Amino acid sequence: MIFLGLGSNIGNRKQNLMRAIELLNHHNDIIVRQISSIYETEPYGVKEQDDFLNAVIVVETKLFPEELLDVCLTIESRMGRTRELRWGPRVIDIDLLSYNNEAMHTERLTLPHPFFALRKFVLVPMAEIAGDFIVSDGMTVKNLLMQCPDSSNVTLYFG
Ligand SMILES: Nc1ncnc2c1ncn2[C@@H]1O[C@H](COP(=O)(O)OP(=O)(O)OP(=O)(O)O)[C@@H](O)[C@H]1O
Ligand SMILES: Nc1nc2c(c(=O)[nH]1)N=C(CO)CN2
Repeated sequence: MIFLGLGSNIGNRKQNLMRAIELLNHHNDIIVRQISSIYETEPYGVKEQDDFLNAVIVVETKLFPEELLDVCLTIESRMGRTRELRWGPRVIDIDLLSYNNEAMHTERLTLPHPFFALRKFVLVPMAEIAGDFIVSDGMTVKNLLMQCPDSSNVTLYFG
């Protein structure tokens, strides 16, 4: 399974997430298979910024990981994202969380995403759609969430 994490904390956050999902699904080589609920989440890392909306989706694609990354980066820039502060505010962020559990490390791409197991804003939506999915060493997404040291607030968003 291929998981993407989406986040936004600038502008119409929900519309930004929906637009990114629509653009991904419109790509000829990508099918969006599952979409989690949207969660409102406290900023992780750099705290002095507005709350995020986050979601996780499952996609099906024959694109290689770096090709999929390129599509994500292109969508980010089409949506007006400029490269700013690391862990700072953004219109849209699309992360490759896991690509069929493959491990790789290049200058441009690390898989699985290096921090996903430490972030509740990723694990809560991921557990909603694939809680029993085994990530590594027999650990499921639910297991990771139970062990996750992140105590920040993650709540379902009804806006
Ligand atoms: N698994 C991955 N998913 C997305 N980008 C990745 C991944 N691994 C490495 N990168 C690289 O990270 C670069 C910077 O990403 P970005 O600006 O979104 O970082 P960030 O969101 O501030 O921090 P973080 O990566 O901790 O979420 C991307 O241009 C990409 O080349
Ligand atoms: N809650 C939350 N915090 C973040 C997020 C995010 O998507 N959600 N993205 C960041 C940049 O990687 C930094 N901090």
